[in-house]
Amino acid sequence: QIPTDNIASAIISASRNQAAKRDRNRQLLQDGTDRHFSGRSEDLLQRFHSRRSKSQEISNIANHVFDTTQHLLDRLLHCGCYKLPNSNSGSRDVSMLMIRGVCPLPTTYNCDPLSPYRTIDGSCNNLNNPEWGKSNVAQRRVIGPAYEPGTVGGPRVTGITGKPLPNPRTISNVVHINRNGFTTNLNITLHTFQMGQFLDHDVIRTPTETGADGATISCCQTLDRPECIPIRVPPGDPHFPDGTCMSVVRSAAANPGCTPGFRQQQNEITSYIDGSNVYGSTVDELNSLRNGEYMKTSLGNNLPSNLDTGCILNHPGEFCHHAGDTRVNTVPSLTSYHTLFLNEHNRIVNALKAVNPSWNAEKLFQEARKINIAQIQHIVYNGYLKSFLNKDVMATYNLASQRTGYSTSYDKTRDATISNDFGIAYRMGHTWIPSYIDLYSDLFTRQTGPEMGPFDLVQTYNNPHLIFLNGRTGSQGLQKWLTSDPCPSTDRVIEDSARNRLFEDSTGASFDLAALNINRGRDHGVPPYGEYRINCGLSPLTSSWDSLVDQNPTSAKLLSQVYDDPRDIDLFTGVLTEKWVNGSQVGPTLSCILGREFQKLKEGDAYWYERPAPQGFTSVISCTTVPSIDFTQWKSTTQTRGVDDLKINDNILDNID
Ligand code: HEM
Ligand SMILES: [Ca+2]
Repeated sequence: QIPTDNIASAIISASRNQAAKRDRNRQLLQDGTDRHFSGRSEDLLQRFHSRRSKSQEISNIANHVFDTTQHLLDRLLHCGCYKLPNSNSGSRDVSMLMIRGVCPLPTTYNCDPLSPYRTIDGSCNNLNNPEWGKSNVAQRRVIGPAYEPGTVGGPRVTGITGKPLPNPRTISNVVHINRNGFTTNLNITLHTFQMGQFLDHDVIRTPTETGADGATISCCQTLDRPECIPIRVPPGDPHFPDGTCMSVVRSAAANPGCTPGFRQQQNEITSYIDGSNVYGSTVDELNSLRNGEYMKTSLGNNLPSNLDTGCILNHPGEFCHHAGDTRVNTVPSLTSYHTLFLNEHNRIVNALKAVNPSWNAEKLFQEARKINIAQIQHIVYNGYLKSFLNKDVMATYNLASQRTGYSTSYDKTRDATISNDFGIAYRMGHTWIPSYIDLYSDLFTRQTGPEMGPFDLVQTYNNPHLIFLNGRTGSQGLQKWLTSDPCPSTDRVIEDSARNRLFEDSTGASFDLAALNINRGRDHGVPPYGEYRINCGLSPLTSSWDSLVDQNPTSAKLLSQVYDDPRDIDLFTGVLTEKWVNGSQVGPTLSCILGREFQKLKEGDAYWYERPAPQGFTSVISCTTVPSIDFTQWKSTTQTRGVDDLKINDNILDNID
């Protein structure tokens, strides 16, 4: 038991620190170090992560608790009288003191157990634990965090042998660089890429810290700022000039129990696959998007406008789009996916209206939303996941949809709250990001002429121009492109469009997405790759490079060039260097991490579309599964479509044994 006066003085010291931090942030905004959005690449990254003031509120409270914990740790750890609990469910005594001084009272929920419709914020899906899977709660952890030893939330900087961990950009330059030209995977279309990101934006959005008055925090000018985790570019970089630095802000903190414990991160959106990227994750968001039974549109059945999103507008009459997820403008092909499911909602409303003329707007809206979400879930589990997971993985984790009848797999003990490790590992989809983007004709062919593409993907980040082309039918052209062209192969390579030029601005400043992923894993205290191998029942890594049994020799060699010890390999880099499991396009650790997360998102969802209640769809009598693709035919048609700038290559790099 920690002495009460120790706790009280720790809380007071932490309050002083927090107040000083707020004052300093105000000062940094005034002196121009931190700045409001002006289209710089660092502004775009900050906007990508967060727009909600609620997240900063949660983070301020959590930071206060962590600061208090760090004081206690510094004072008491050396005497052995206090050990940090592995999860944030520490001693109630401490928690009560915290609540008095710092933490808000817990929210109470009045759940309606008979409601046939999901709540918008995901609460009350699990009646015993109404906050599971809800928006604005902490992410879960499969394995306890791995922060720098002796800290409650300091990013790992020291490797297992005591030497500093390699710089994320160095790892990216050695392991994730494209040395072999653009290789595509003839087995899957670009829909896997775009559905993958769209799905990601339904289940996780981790906010970052914001400066005073929501300003972008500048992380390269000031040293040792607690909100910062910059990536300093090593000398002699192939793309970034010497002395440059990527300004990366830490993810906003969370502390679910408001008790001493390690730093956690938040999820701003609902974890459930519930179309929150279409409908929003708060009632206010929904209200801004909905018009009676319909979802609001703009001219040409496009998404409504959002004057506050902060994207790049170079043409008169164009605007950024507004949708249930704030990242909608990241790339136009993602925007087109949002547009697709928005129009699907409105199409279903019209169809329901025709057969149920007595239904009011609320009933029409909710029923259409329910059907739209069911379709999204069906596409994910009956099509999307099958495009890269093999039959065994689909079976092991009970992922495939039923052929007939209802599913009985709901398990109320499964917490569908998104996991922190999944948020890092599922970035494997960044391997699918192409280097170009295009609008295809109604015949699914490349079009020629002015403003006809292919376009450099980099020019389209956060820029909605393509949506407005051809009389505002850009979304349709993009969908036809996604249907026609092959996806970059699932491997360790991240195209330069994202690895060198992510969110490039007019000054040429940009980010490296692979380095960001590695850096973010350390920011979140996500343990290294080897820990997940053990957790997944795979062979452990040792100090010997021979223990890398799931990497082929080329990948193992590259890893050994940057890491001092295999046990230091970061999760993102580890999973993307694995050889594919037979019949799938991911390795064993990724199969395990993705398999169990998608199982949780299915079996932990009371409103899962195949369940008889509470929403009650009619039982399936017989369902046609997705037919397999005739690759021979598809390959030849692709090649006659003039995709001549692609190097079609089905001997996919190193992930094949
Ligand atoms: C052009 C396409 C894409 C762009 C520009 C993009 C960009 C980004 C950026 C900037 C981040 C945050 C990086 C950081 O600061 O930590 C991120 C996170 C993430 N991305 Fe992507 N991404 C794309 C496609 C995808 C795809 C295809 C997938 C999956 C199939 C994916 C999955 C994720 C996940 C899971 C996260 C973490 C989300 C969170 O925790 O908030 N992304 N992406
Ligand atoms: Ca969701």
